[in-house]
Amino acid sequence: MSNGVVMNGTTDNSDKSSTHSASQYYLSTRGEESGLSFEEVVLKGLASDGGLYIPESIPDIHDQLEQWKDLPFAELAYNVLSLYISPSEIPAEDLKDIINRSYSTFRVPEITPLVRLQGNIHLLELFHGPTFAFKDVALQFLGNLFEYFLVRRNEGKEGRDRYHLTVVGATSGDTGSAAIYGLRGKQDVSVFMLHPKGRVSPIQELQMTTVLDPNVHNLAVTGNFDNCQDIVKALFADPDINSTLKLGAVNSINWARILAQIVYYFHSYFALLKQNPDSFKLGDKVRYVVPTGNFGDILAGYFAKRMGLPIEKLVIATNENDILDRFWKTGRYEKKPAHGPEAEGGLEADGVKAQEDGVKETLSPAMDILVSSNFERLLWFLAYEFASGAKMDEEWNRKQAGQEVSRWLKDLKEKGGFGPVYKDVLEEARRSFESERISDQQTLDTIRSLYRDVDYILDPHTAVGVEAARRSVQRSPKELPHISLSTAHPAKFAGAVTLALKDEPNFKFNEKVLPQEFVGLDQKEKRVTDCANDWKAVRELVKKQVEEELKGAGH
Ligand SMILES: Cc1ncc(COP(=O)(O)O)c(C=O)c1O
Ligand SMILES: N[C@@H](CCOP(=O)(O)O)C(=O)O
Repeated sequence: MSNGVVMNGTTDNSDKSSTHSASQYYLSTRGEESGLSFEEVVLKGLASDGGLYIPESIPDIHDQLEQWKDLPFAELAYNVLSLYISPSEIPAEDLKDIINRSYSTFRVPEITPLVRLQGNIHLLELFHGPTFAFKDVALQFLGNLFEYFLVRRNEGKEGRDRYHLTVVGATSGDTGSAAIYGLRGKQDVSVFMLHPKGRVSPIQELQMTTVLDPNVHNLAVTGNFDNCQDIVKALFADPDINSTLKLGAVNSINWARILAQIVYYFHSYFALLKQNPDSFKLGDKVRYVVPTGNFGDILAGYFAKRMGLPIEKLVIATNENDILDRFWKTGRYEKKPAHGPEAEGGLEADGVKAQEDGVKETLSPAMDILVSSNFERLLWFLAYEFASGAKMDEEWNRKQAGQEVSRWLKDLKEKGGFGPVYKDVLEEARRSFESERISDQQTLDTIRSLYRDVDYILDPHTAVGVEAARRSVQRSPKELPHISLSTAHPAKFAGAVTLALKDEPNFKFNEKVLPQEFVGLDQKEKRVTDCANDWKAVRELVKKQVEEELKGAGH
């Protein structure tokens, strides 16, 4: 197999430098682009055909597990990342420096520590970065990466000749603050973060809107997260803004986001090994459970699995916005559920409000997403595997995969869904993944029971994962360890945590949960611009603002 899994060797990309291996070139999931370098895909973010970039092959690291197992986080990160970034693009010493700087802002030396939660369930704590969510792991790296490319491109250049990056991103709360933290004050970058007005938590909103650096702009959009994501994609697809501004992506449509997230799957596997020397050996399988919205975090796990990390299965944990769960159960990917929340006992039963647009407001708002953008990357691999069954050549397989993905995505856009997909495609998806859907009531119950049983306070997204892990443990062999990803600090979601624990004796949010860093945030000055759910209006706003910034910088 080629793109499915593989090889450390070089490809026949004869027009490019032979210092690149196959996994260091990139293609678009819609089939119109291939042979791109890492720098090209990081700066472009989204492919011109609307697709997402993936590496042309996945390196096989089975032989390297033994050598990697004792490495500290930053060194492990270098080993993983350098498989996908040619040293002719970023020399080894520079890449190490970018990585070290990116993780120097984390509050714990392990960067992403693993703790045993209960029984065979371990929690991978991903919230020890500057903005207290898993997004920091990739976005502190991406911020430094952008800076590295811009400094290099702008050497000796002045005024309008300088490459000025206009980052536009959509956030349901966490990507926004992590991206803003990673890019605030950086030269030659303007940042525009779109969030759904009133649908992010108060702390998340404050984390974003109290950053007053002149290059940071928060836009509160009347609508939901999908509307924000659609506006971002419309801007990328627009030739007008593309010719005047160079757009950059911080969402997980940007390949660098997925890449950086692969590292903690390896790191946590090795941590499990060290913590359980008697019961867990190198090569033993583990199950990962991932609270899922845009499918970026779990897709990084899929890459780790295909590279050779012994992952038995990846469990998708969704909230009541369950398009992914429905796909794994039915083979249909449809925005509109076949059944409404009423079917489960009524809207008020668990406090979920169904919106006219189909997205429900839940207690885990960062996952209130209807269309998971990274699912397209998985679809490409599923279509590729299916095409490979015809035993044609590599070029044919890739062409078929690109065409199939384009067809599915066209139906999603025009008809609101696609499927059922072929039986073999669904079976392939089920070989690597299982899925669970967790209601708000179950989320609250999980937060409460973990607090009572082991005195651990989960954020609501992590609770969705932990409840899915508990279900998975019930149907798995006793000895199979589960690593459940803890994606945010509970203090970011005070409302849900307080709702779950308010009647518990001795529970005081400010004493038990609130970190010093959040104290006084609400007293700070804020800057945010309201805007309509209208991509053309956003386009004009972005153009005007960037022009002012360039003039202000004397360009
Ligand atoms: C706290 C939290 N948990 C889980 C998720 C879901 O991750 P993904 O979108 O990568 O599936 C998000 C947002 O993306 C998040 O902010
Ligand atoms: N939950 C996310 C939504 C954006 O997802 P991304 O991973 O594609 O950036 C958020 O917190 O903003």
